[in-house]
Amino acid sequence: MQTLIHDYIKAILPPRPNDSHKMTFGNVLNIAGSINYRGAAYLSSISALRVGAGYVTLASSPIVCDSVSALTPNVVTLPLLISPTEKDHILTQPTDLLLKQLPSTNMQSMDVQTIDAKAVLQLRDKLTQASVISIGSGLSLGQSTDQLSVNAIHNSLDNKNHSNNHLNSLIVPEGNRGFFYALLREIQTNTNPVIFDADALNFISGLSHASGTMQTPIILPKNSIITPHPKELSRLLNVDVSKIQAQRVYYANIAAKQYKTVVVLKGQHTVISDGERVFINPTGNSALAKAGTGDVLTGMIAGFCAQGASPINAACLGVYLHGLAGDIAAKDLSQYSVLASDLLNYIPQAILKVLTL
Ligand SMILES: NC(=O)C1=CN([C@@H]2O[C@H](COP(=O)(O)OP(=O)(O)OC[C@H]3O[C@@H](n4cnc5c(N)ncnc54)[C@H](O)[C@@H]3O)[C@@H](O)[C@H]2O)[C@@H](O)CC1
Ligand SMILES: Nc1ncnc2c1ncn2[C@@H]1O[C@H](COP(=O)(O)OP(=O)(O)O)[C@@H](O)[C@H]1O
Repeated sequence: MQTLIHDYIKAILPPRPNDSHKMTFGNVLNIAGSINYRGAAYLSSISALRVGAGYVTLASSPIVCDSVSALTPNVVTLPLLISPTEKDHILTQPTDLLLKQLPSTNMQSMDVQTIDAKAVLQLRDKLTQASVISIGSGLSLGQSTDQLSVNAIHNSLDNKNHSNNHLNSLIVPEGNRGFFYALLREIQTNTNPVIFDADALNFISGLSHASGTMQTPIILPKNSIITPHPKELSRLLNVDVSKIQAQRVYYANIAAKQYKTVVVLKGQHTVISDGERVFINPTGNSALAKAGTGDVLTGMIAGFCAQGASPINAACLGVYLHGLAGDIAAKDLSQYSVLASDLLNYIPQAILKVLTL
């Protein structure tokens, strides 16, 4: 077990050769955001650029892509195919008509701009060409309770040869879940790094439980990273949060071995494990306990992967510098007042601090 230190982080920072162009520093495919979580798509995309990625493409529903484009000119967007639903139709009606319908309309279930499972076909080339894929920040997966047979998704895709047959018999709810399931199948044999965050992790937990295969969980792509907070790890391992918090290193290791992945168990003193090596992060403070900071972290890890860092090194770089950015930001703004979006502006100072010490 090793505590991360400045010198180590400096040593593993990816080089920045002069003889370079944007693709030298990799392209991130960020599949993130949904109608209520557009901020997550923004934060996870910009943070990847802030740590040095050459190119970031945000793939999401058209409304998320439009919102992010309105906020920044720096992110390339790829609007994905959406499933037309009656609920979408409701929202496009004139307000007075909508109000008349409200008594019979469940606002909670308004599932607008759900990404269609066939959007995976739109992404197929990009999924193999990207230097790194990040999936899940704000990609809401729990909006619909409709049921959809996985075979229906399977049949709607063309006849790519898929492994992992036990996934075929599962029933998964519709909504972005259908899209995510199709995506997971598509990337199973990928060798470029894939980072799973937030709702992607909750979906993977659901699959593991549904298939009754907690001992032989679903197969993640070879070079994957998962970034659970304690509650998300609790769902993945089916272990109480209190137990996880009492033995953070132990459970991060268990998850790394079980899912054959690099695990970033977030929280004070984030634990990073690949099942053999374990790193503990000393940076960060309560300023980071604010909505959206996890999305910033995912983007930072993706940005370092894009520049060629190994998954474990990218995780160490992202976690350490994310915490350091929070420490510097708190000195200027107080631990009370730092916003996730402020953190983006303190990443440069964190990198400079590591470079100059
Ligand atoms: N601006 C945005 O668009 C934001 C989008 N976000 C996205 O929102 C989605 C859902 O995030 P939510 O925050 O609603 O759901 P979470 O899964 O983060 O939280 C759900 C439950 O987990 C518990 N929990 C969270 N962190 C914990 C910890 N460290 N220890 C113990 N229990 C913990 C919470 O108390 C809550 O009961 C994610 O996809 C995320 O990426 C959030 O990051 C917030 C900001
Ligand atoms: N008290 C704390 N000290 C240090 N880091 C913290 C603290 N609270 C939260 N963090 C960090 O902030 C981030 C929160 O991520 P997450 O829980 O996914 O939030 P969100 O989903 O709102 O973005 C993680 O990187 C976590 O390690």
